[in-house]
Amino acid sequence: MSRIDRRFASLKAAGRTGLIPFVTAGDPSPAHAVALMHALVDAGADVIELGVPFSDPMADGPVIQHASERAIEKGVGLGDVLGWVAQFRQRDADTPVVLMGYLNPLEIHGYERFASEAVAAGVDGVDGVLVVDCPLEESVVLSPLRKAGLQQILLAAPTTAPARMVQLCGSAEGFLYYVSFAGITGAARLSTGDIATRVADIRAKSKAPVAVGFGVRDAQSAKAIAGFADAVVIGSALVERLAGADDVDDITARARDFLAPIRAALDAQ
Ligand SMILES: O=P(O)(O)OC[C@@H](O)[C@@H](O)c1c[nH]c2ccccc12
Repeated sequence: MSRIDRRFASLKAAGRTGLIPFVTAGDPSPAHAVALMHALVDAGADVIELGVPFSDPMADGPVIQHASERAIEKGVGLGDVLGWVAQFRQRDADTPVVLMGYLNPLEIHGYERFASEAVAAGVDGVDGVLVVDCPLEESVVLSPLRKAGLQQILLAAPTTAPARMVQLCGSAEGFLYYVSFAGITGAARLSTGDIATRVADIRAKSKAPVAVGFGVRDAQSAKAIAGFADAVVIGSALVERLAGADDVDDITARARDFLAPIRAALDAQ
């Protein structure tokens, strides 16, 4: 059983909804990237989604785009991100880490090299990858990653056609990420009724846990999703809250203050 599978199994056993915060690696401060990961866990994160900075993040809205730009300006690359996961693993062997990113940086780094470095990063290091621009048909390029034990997190959206949904549901591993609306990250447009229907459809087709993201910004929206999802993902609103902080106490406090009410709302389900 992978670390992601174990985490979702224990959430289920405890009747809890998972909280998956997304941060762009190296933002707001490369020096405190590892401290931020620990702060997310202390504030109740069940899985960490770590974005690999990329210059052309076409699925991302302005908030995450700018976070990526800031990290790139500070020289953050894939090698740094893997190093931070290795450091994180020295103190946290339980929290799954999923790297979110685009194919280009992986291709430049080399898939084989990435795969071996990702798992060498301490006790199994990275657990999964969510490669936004790598459809199932092309995911053969990721086979070195899969061979190294990394799970590929697949994305489904409201625009996913029924036949394709069946395919995605059959191939899902770790968890299936249901994107709540067709668009870019950070937009505030959440229609929970539609999402519930789609998630129920996915559940009928797949054994994988379902995480819902895009447009979740606060305790209220997280709670609305929690009624039918195994986990909620929160990105832009958190990235926005962290922006501009540069001392470690400020970063840690902002992460905690932002996530605490969300964690509490999920636990009050
Ligand atoms: O920012 P939002 O609306 O809270 O959505 C989560 C999201 O940030 C994170 O999961 C993510 C960041 N970039 C992505 C690109 C595609 C899919 C998902 C993502």
